[in-house]
Amino acid sequence: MSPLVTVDDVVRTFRRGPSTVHALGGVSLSLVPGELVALVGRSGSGKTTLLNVVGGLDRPDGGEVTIDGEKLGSMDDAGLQRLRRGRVGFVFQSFGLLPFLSARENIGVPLRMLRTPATERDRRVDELLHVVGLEPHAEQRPGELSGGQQQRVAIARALAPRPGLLLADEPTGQLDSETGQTVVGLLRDLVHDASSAALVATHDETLVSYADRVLHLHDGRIEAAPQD
Ligand SMILES: Nc1ncnc2c1ncn2[C@@H]1O[C@H](COP(=O)(O)OP(=O)(O)OP(=O)(O)O)[C@@H](O)[C@H]1O
Repeated sequence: MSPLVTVDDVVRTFRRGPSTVHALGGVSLSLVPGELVALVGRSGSGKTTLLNVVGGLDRPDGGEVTIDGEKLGSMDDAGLQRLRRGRVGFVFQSFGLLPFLSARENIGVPLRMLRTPATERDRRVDELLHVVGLEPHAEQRPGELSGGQQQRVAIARALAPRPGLLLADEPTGQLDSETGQTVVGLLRDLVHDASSAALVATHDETLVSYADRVLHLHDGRIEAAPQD
C-alpha cells in the first residue's frame, strides 16, 4: 500500500540563548492508511516537535514531509492552513475545546471553517455524536462534561472533515486508565474503519498496546525497533 505520509530526514533545531537544541536530528518514517502508530520517547525526545512538523504547524530546517503526494515544503502558509483544516485532524491532551459552545457545536467548528452546507454539517455532526457515544450530551458545554467525554468531543471534532491523517499528542494524558482505555479503543476503531492514518505521541502503555506499530524517539532520532 502506498504511504499516506512520508517523513524524510527531517531536522528541526531551536536556538535557546547561546545554545542550539537539536529537537529532530534526521527523522524518517512513513504511515499507510488504516494504521495507528504510537510515538513513544522520554520527555524532550522530540515527539511534539515531530507532530507539529508533520501537521504543518511548524516548518522543518531540513528534510521533507509529504502528505497524499504533496510536499509541505512547497506550500505557502495559506496552503498549510488549508491542509490543516481539511486533511489533518489534531487531538491534544488539553482537548482544546471552545468552552462557550456545546459538544455538538464544538464538533461542527471545523466544518463551519470549511463552509460545509448546514444540512450536511448537521448530518455529519449527528453521525459523529453517535459514533463517540455522546448523543445524550450533545447540548452540554465542555465544563459540564467529564474528561473522557471532553476527549471524545475533541476526537469527533478532529474527525469531522474526514481527515486522512490524525495527529494526537498525549490524548489520554488527562484521563483515568479506564476512561483512557475506552478513548483509545474508540480511536483505533475509528482509524481502522475510516482508513485514516494516526500518529499518536504517548506515555500511555495501554495506548501503546493498541497501536499497530510503535516508533521510539530518542534525542530527536527514531531508534531501531527492538527485536522480539
Ligand atoms: N519552541 C521551542 N524553542 C526552543 N526549544 C524548543 C522549542 N520546542 C521544543 N523545544 C525543545 O526541543 C526538544 C524536544 O521537545 P518536544 O516538546 O518535541 O519533546 P516531547 O518529546 O514532546 O516532550 P514531552 O513528552 O515532555 O511533551 C526539547 O529539548 C525542547 O526543550
